[in-house]
Amino acid sequence: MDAPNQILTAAQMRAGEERLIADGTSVTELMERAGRGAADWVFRVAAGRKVTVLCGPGNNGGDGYVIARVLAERGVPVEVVAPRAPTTDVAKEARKRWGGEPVVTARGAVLVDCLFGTGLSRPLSGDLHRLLIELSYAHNHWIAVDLPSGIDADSGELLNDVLPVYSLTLALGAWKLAHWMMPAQAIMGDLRLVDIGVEPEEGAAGLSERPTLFVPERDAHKYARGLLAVIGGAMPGAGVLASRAAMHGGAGYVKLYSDHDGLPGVPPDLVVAGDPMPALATDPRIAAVLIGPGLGRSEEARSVLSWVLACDLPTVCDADALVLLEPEMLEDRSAPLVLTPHAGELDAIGNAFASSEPDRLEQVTELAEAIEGVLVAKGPDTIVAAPGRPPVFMPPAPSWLSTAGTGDVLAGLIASQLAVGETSAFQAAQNGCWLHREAALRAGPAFSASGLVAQLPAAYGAFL
Ligand SMILES: NC(=O)C1=CN([C@@H]2O[C@H](COP(=O)(O)OP(=O)(O)OC[C@H]3O[C@@H](n4cnc5c(N)ncnc54)[C@H](OP(=O)(O)O)[C@@H]3O)[C@@H](O)[C@H]2O)[C@H](O)CC1
Ligand SMILES: [K+]
Repeated sequence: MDAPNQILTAAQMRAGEERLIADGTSVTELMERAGRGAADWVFRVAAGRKVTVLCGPGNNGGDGYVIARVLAERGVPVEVVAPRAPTTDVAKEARKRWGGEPVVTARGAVLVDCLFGTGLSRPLSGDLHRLLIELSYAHNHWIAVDLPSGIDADSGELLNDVLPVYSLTLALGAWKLAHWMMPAQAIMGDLRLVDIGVEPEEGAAGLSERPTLFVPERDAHKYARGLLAVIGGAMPGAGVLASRAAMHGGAGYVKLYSDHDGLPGVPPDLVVAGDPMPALATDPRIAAVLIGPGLGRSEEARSVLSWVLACDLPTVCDADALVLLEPEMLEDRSAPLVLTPHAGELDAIGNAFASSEPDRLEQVTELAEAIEGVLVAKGPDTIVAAPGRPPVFMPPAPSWLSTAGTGDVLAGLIASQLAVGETSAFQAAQNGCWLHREAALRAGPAFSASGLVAQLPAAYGAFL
């Protein structure tokens, strides 16, 4: 993972910083780079208006003194509120170089939160929490330096119930997990990275990079682009929806297998067939299978799932298939497998595969190893994990996606990309997520799953 895309734990960040120090960069120099880089952003937001910097006792506070000094040098009116004196040598030095006198409280246009960063180890005490909230009310723009104070850098948990919502968060040196994990992600506002020279860290998680999607060859035909088999079930609408999405996800041919009479909403260009069994077992043109949307949870559904997985084709399992999945069903498989659970389904897989890891990122990474496949832990902070490689976070997508049927659309898109077969299953999963997000951005507010599908051709075009 290249440095601007890597996402570090607080410990990895400290290790990266220590390597820079061992290579001859002083901590003072690192703080100067961080403070100057952050000050550039604050300067632009402030546009000459009054800035208040809230400085804590550690090096996050030290960054604050650098920011205050640089802004003052550039003629910006700035005050510092420092409820705790600096405790580290480098922060003490930064305060000395700033040279001003802190005030008890302040009012202004921009609040710069340098109370705590990666070193926060417990909830903000009553007085500090009150001060942070009071100051947030006394300003109109809220910038968090490195991290909003009051969150856990590694889990993204809010350590205090009520925290300000920021307009901008400036990550120093590298992204931390909390920048991309809920619930912390929701209070970050815009996110910008300040480079201080941190090198790539071995094994670090990363941000998914915007992909370029496949364009059919000049001599392509529908089978060359991938035939996707979608297995219908007890609730046929979900399979139709997933198929409609898949038709716009890259695959040349989508076939829905369903024995329901009068399927709802089947477009004339979607091919519907009956029993999938003979085809899956014998048709070499089938490039991938999607099973789960609307499958149902009956014994019959379980045996269909078991049989489909035994065919050992590249397969996406979603929805009911995730609840019915058992470790034995994956024995003897070697073809790529992608699971797309939401939080509840992720717990169901965790139970089935005897994983009780409480940390979500660890849980997703561990389960990807256990299933020997790709896991797309979908939600407001989607993580894509695969065995033997660091997981990636998808960029946040519109919250309007929290509506029925959008999961079927995502499963259809990932399965379609898997059927195309131009990339690894890990990349196909990310491609599907990118398409899904792009369609949501284009669909505007209050869309339905059908509205999302309508945006897919244009969304695809955004990745060519
Ligand atoms: N890593 C880098 O490359 C750089 C990081 N920079 C900045 O430094 C911070 C991390 O600095 P650190 O000093 O480790 O941590 P903090 O400033 O977040 O705060 C730690 C101090 O706060 C105390 N503490 C922790 N929790 C609380 C609390 N709830 N209430 C009161 N005090 C608290 C803690 O002491 P304890 O022993 O009491 O736990 C520390 O004294 C990073 O985020 C960047 O902003 C540098 O600028 C350079 C590069
Ligand atoms: K902060």
